[in-house]
Amino acid sequence: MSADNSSNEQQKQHILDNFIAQAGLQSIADATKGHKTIATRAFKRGDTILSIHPLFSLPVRKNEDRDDDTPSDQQNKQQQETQPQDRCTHCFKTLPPKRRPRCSQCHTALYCSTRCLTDHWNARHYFECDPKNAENEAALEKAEAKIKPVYRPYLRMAAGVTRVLQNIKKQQQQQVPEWLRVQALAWDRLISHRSEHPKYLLKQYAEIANLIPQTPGSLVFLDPVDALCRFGCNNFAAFDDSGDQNLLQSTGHLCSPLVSLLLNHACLPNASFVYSAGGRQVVRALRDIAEGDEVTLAYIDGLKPRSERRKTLEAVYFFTCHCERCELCGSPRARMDALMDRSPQSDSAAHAIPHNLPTDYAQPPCADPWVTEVTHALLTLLASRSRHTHESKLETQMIDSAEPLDQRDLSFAAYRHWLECQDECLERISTGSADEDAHWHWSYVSALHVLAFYALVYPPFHPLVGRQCLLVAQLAWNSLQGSDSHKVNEKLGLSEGLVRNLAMAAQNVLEASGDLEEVMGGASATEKKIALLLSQIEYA
Ligand SMILES: C[S@@+](CC[C@H](N)C(=O)[O-])C[C@H]1O[C@@H](n2cnc3c(N)ncnc32)[C@H](O)[C@@H]1O
Repeated sequence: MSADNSSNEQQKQHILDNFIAQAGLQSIADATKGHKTIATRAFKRGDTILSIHPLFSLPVRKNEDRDDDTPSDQQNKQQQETQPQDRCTHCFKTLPPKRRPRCSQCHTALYCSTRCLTDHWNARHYFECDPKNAENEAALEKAEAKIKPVYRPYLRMAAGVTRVLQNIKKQQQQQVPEWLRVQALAWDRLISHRSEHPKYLLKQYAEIANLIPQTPGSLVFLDPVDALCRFGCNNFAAFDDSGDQNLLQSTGHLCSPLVSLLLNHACLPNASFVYSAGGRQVVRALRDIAEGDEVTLAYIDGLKPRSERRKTLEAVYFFTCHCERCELCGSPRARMDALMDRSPQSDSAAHAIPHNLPTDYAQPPCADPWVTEVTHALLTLLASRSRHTHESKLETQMIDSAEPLDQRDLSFAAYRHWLECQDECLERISTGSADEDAHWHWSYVSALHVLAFYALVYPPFHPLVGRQCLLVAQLAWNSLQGSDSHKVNEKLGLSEGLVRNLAMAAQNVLEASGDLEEVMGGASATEKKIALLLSQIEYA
């Protein structure tokens, strides 16, 4: 490396280090993880650690999760059809059927409101917008139709990130905002794990890479396969905490290299992020973090059993997790993992399932009194946690004592049961075929079980808890509405558990997103009713 290059590199590293230091963080080399980030000051639970706009983001489109290997003719036909954008480019909420403001420069970015259009422009769209984008959009759609839906976001991300990086290069340095420069510098430093990728995936990426020249701005990516590998193991899924219908599905893709570069994974992380209404990725402390502690995020759903977590982390992020939770052996936490483990080799799983567990879902699970009892106990626990309580009694007991808790075992079984039924259940919820009273009711009960588990694993303001609370509240609302809409308030008054759920939903949504009104802005009439109810409930 020439002296010039080396001093240039040092200068870039200096900019990056300074930005990170301002956040109270330091990135240091680590023998197994590459780098890790430690806190240089203490953070209180709930504190914002980082708040930054992503380098580029994309709302999800329908069918993007489809990865069929041998599609039928019908599926093949559907796969070929690219899906129109149906979520706001900025906040990822579902677009309203009419009045969808469009960027007047590129004519392709669609928004749910003029406010989102303005906010997006002011925050970063002016940097990624390309007046030639209408032509490029057509090229992208043509290219997209040739690849599996699951890889389409990669192509769009590649095109979008390329555009931003090119525009940064064209500008005078001082015209590029600091956060954007930092995101671009972090992009250069992202790990790609290219040599560890399986052949089939590299082949897929090579096919996508061949399509990139047909799409805008291919010049910056001298090595597009490497860039696609980086997307694969560094991107974030943004989840909906807005009250939209698909509460358990991701609503957008975020390319936010700084956050990727800084935060390693842990199965019981001390930080989490939300994609906030202002279009920022906001990382917050989930627990008190002491000076010198490593700051971590969960890359995957921490409720999954250890075997599934490891499988996903190895397949997508190319490492075997040895975090504290994965390593604890014989502890109640490990026992919890074993109980939730659905692999046939797990002998502890077999005896954890009580024989009276309902196996036929046509039977509402709440017909079993123990299910209701356990759920109630856990929800009481969740409700009793205040913002300032570090950990619940039960959670502490679980971690500290080797004493088995009967109730817990039962509810693990209920969770396992829910896992087995969740696809069917979610399909009913999302397709609206849960409109019969009974369906809403047992969808509600099932969602309660999941909530109970989230309550054990996550602190109350974790976005996953918030989302699940809201889902529970919506299902409860639908279930009540279906039965007797005139007496809803009376029923709410009678059903303490439900009032608690609603209160928790409000509290969680507020804590995760700040402003209920804003969160509920694009919501349906039913959701607005829920929001109204939520705002009237006094928290215990
Ligand atoms: C998003 S990057 C995080 C930044 C990365 N540590 C670096 O130095 O560039 C994700 C990669 O970090 C490494 N990593 C993250 N968490 C880890 C963990 N708990 N144990 C081992 N490696 C980890 C893996 O290589 C993973 O693919």
